[in-house]
Amino acid sequence: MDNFQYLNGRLCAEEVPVSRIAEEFGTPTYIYSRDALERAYLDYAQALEGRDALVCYAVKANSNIGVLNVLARLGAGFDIVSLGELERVIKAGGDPAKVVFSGVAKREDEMRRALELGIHCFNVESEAELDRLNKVASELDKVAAISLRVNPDVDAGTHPYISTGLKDNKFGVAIDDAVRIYTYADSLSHLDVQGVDCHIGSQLTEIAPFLDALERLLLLIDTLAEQGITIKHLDLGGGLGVCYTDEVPPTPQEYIAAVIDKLGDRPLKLVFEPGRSIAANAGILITKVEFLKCTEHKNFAIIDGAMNDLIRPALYSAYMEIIPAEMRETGETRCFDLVGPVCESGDFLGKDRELNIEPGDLLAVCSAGAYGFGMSSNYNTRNRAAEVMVDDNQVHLIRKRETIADQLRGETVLPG
Ligand SMILES: Cc1ncc(COP(=O)(O)O)c(C=O)c1O
Ligand SMILES: N[C@@H](CCCC[NH3+])C(=O)O
Repeated sequence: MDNFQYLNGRLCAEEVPVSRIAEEFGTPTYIYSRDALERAYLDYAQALEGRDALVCYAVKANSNIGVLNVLARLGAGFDIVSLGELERVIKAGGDPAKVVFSGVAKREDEMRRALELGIHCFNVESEAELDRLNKVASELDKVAAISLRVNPDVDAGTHPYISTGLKDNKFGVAIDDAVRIYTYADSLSHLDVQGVDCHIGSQLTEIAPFLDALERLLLLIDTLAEQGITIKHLDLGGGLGVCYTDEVPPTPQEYIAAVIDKLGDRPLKLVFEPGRSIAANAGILITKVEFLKCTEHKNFAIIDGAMNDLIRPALYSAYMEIIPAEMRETGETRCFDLVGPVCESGDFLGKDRELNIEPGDLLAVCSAGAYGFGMSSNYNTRNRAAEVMVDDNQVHLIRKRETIADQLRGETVLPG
């Protein structure tokens, strides 16, 4: 969170006090730092300099076109999982030739558009998907570059909801079936087998599971070579964790160095799909304290941000650091649960937090740049938050706060 620091007791996004942003744009609001996004992307790009490689930012982590555009300008590729994400990438000026398409249920129209735009590769997740893609490609008289998402059956050691590399996950094909399925893919006229892909989970804080997966994939690549199937690229997915509390995940440089070390002199193009490690610490969510509700049992700070704005605490019991936008010099520190206006007991952004706060104060939820706005909803018919990007001392609104009219657009009552 280097780009969100206190200056004279006021929390700033780059050079701008967040209280000024709240005044202008209201709350809750997501604030992103352009510099933080750029530096996080460049950590990957620079560690791969001199190699044939592609860093495909995982759009799902934060899909605002302002965010995508910052990365596209640096030459980033993109990992997408839907037609909507593809259209966002194009609108943001991304290069379709640097797009990889993941996801277990790609529709025909999604495949068609991706083929027409000439994306880099489809990460295919099942045999049935191979057939569908082959059919769509043949109808367009095109050949689709593919890799198979292989499930290496390693334990990523992360939250079960965000662990994806075990046998019983819905993603990818089991590594034991991979040779057979690759052989089948190779026999299909409108597919071109290019790569091997895996993604074992998110918020990994150790290198070991990545290397375990890599080892299994390299064995697979060797077996495929013996069968006459040459793999040109290796996509290791995303998954590198960030520090939310006291985790010390490997840096992208450390991670990539370990991967390159294991690869030795194999002539494989490397593809990565980082999401969280690029966007999480490039963003905060600011929210205002509406009321304090203190009893002898419990103190609640009722804030205007809620689970519909940021669902990670409610969904994964994720801990997100929450800090005041301005330090108070007087008053007392008390222990609060920070709860939103949504009618659910699970509507909290933080529990048992020691804070010196009063109604009207602003709070910042840290490391909220990834899986924050993108997972937000209109539950309780709440308008989704505004999003702004700070660039040195400039503040750009990159998504207007939603209005009730926006929400009601498209709805209608029965006739008569
Ligand atoms: C296929 C795929 N690639 C990349 C990512 C991005 O992961 P992360 O945000 O953990 O880097 C995900 C999400 O976990 C994913 O499912
Ligand atoms: N949305 C999750 C991560 C899942 C990643 C999607 N493959 C989170 O907030 O931690």
